[in-house]
Amino acid sequence: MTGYQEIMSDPSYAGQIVTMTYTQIGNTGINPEDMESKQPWIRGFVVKESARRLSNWRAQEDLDTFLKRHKIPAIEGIDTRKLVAHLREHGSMRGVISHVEFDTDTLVHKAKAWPGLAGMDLTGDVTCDSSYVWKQGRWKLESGYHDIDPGGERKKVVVIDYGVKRNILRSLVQAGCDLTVLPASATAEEVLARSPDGVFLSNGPGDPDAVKHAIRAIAELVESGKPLFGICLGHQMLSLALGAQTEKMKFGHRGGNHPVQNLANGSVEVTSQNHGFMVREESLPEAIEVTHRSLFDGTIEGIRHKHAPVFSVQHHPEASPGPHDAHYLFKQFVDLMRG
Ligand SMILES: NC(=O)CC[C@H](N)C(=O)O
Repeated sequence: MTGYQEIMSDPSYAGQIVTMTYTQIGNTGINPEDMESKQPWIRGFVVKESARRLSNWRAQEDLDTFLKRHKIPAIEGIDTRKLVAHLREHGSMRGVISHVEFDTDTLVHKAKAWPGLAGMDLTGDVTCDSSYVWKQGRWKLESGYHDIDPGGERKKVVVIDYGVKRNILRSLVQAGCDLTVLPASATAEEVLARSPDGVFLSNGPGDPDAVKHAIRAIAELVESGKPLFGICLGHQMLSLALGAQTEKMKFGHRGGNHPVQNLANGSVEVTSQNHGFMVREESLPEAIEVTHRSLFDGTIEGIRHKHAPVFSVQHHPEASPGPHDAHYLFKQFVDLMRG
């Protein structure tokens, strides 16, 4: 019911049409604080019913106006649960939304002509233009968002922005990091020139295996011995840099209710997820240990290097659609830099 704004503005969704299963979307409207980046990145939006009336004290705009303002095609009146059951059965597939062309054969042809996400590097489309410093911490009911006073012992972290979500930056700041964000094209040399205590590899859109320059840079960063933490695309590209392989899933993991087991202590964390690619377990080199596993389909949700200060997760510990079970991972990164 909530979270649609964070989904639309998550750069990892670039190039994708998103369909929601909750029956009515738009009830809490749109507000500037909930944007996960500067703009929505989805290519299309499918809902059962768009809320005609919004009701939330933070709302400044309704969903319809927001989508029109950003020129994002959307459609309502679709039986979205039936559509999702179809995708679950047959796998995620290309789609088309049209308000000008109504000939089905032509539309199917158009959808098929799209090359698909496999092999696509979209990080260059969504990353920042130049480096910047980020100081904002997590949202508080009394004060909203504000910059955190950098007192106490803080760790210097370079974030490589492959399409970073703002709440990841906020979570790192809150955990005790001073952040410099670099564009996706950053080389290992450029990162190390900032003498960071650690490097964070962000989430992002497209096929991890297509982002060759980043995989190269990450491999060099592992060599350098700096602590590394990766989320989602960052996790996939780190795995590739360590010698593993990735593949496109039949259908991805999306939404805010995925149970993941922490294999170190057996506990189950309810996590947010958004990925359509995954790391192939059979391809993991000896030096890599699986730390987290999906209880839905058994796929890898986290890894760590046995001999280097390097770890990553496939899910989104920064997301807060309810459970905060995985927030501890940001502290774990800071502890790794301290250790
Ligand atoms: N959220 C992400 O970083 C997504 C990673 C990658 N683009 C995938 O779909 O699997």
